[in-house]
Amino acid sequence: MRYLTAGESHGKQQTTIIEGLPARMPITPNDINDSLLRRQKGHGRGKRMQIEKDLVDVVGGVRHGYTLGSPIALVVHNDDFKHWIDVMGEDPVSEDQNIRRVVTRPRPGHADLNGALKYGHRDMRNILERSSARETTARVAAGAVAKTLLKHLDINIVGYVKEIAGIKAEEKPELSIDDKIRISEESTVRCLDEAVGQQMMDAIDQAKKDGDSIGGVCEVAIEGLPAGIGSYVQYDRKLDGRIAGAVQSINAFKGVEFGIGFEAARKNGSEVHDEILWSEERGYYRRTNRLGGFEGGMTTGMPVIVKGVMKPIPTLYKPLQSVDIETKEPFNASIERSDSCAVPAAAVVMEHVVAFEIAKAILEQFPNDQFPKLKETIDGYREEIRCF
Ligand SMILES: Cc1cc2nc3c(=O)[nH]c(=O)nc-3n(C[C@H](O)[C@H](O)[C@H](O)COP(=O)(O)O)c2cc1C
Ligand SMILES: C=C(O[C@@H]1CC(C(=O)O)=C[C@@H](OP(=O)(O)O)[C@H]1O)C(=O)O
Repeated sequence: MRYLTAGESHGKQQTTIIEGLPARMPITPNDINDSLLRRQKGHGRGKRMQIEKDLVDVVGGVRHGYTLGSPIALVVHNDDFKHWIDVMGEDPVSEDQNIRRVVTRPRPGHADLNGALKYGHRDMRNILERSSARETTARVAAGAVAKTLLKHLDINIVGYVKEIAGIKAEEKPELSIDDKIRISEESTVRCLDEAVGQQMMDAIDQAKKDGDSIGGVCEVAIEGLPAGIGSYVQYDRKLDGRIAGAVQSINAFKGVEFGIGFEAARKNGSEVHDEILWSEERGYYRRTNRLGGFEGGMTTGMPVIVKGVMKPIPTLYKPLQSVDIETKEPFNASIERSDSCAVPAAAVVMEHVVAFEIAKAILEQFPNDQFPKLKETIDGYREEIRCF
């Protein structure tokens, strides 16, 4: 299974095409819309999110509530496009008409300058339109389809916020995955601890007042995955590696950890590795889950726990110095609108990009053109490894 996205931030629409999904899998637009609406919400977002109301138009690959086995095509319209028709239209415009709107002032931390140097665009709007995290709408749409497949296979996945600007939420081992899913849906800051979440929201409000931005850490948990998904036999079949790549590819993400992650460097082996136990009911399982559900690029059958680090948003009301590419003069940028913190929204994006990688690995390992047969195969595999 693979997907591609297309679309500019202030253009007509975001488009997603997914190929490789089996036929006869139940799916409705609501499965996708729930995810899209969750991505839009989250404390710290700017005025753009008040304009957009992301709803999917399923334009291919689904009929009467079931996948057909053909490519799935999804469209989400940009409601903001109506304010940008003269800037984003596809008809050629003269230099005179365009000159007032040309973007020549790159923002430190965004794709503007490197993209201009690479593609030779002297109007950096040609860069920022596509490098904008508006594109994560299309990725979440793809991930929502993958999540639907996982849900039908009894695999649950949820993303939430662990840390914002150094304010950390402690582990909550008493929460079930269903509790986490409910809290992640209801909380506007997506923190599993309400009191810590309030502190995070205060920090976001303060950053906004200061004209600054803040980052944080998102975590994704997956339960219900059988052991042995992924492979050790080639570097590009290691599922933890693929997940890490997908998380790192989210706009503004700067690092990925599984389980105790970087902490492993400071511990002895006896404090890191997860001892193996066996019971009739569970088959093989682990006393602990410090490695976050992966050994040798394959799942261990324990919950997968992955964290992603998001840097603070680069567009700042408090300007940073940069250089105008036309005049070569320094300037201090002033901006019209931006998110001050998108970590709660990014937790939803992360959940969906991870869901896609997992669904893709499952379909690679158990290829099947028909969803009901895939489900039977997975159930059989679960029983096989329980009795192994
Ligand atoms: C959900 C989400 C919302 C974002 N909102 C903004 C924003 O309002 N302004 C901004 O400058 N960057 C925003 N970003 C981050 C930029 O898109 C990102 O920093 C940029 O594409 C450069 O990529 P890099 O940071 O990965 O190097 C957002 C990222 C995400 C995931
Ligand atoms: C539009 C979305 O996020 C945008 C991501 C983004 C950026 O530079 O990455 C900049 C902002 O857009 P604008 O410049 O139009 O205010 C965010 O709102 C979205 O998440 O749907």
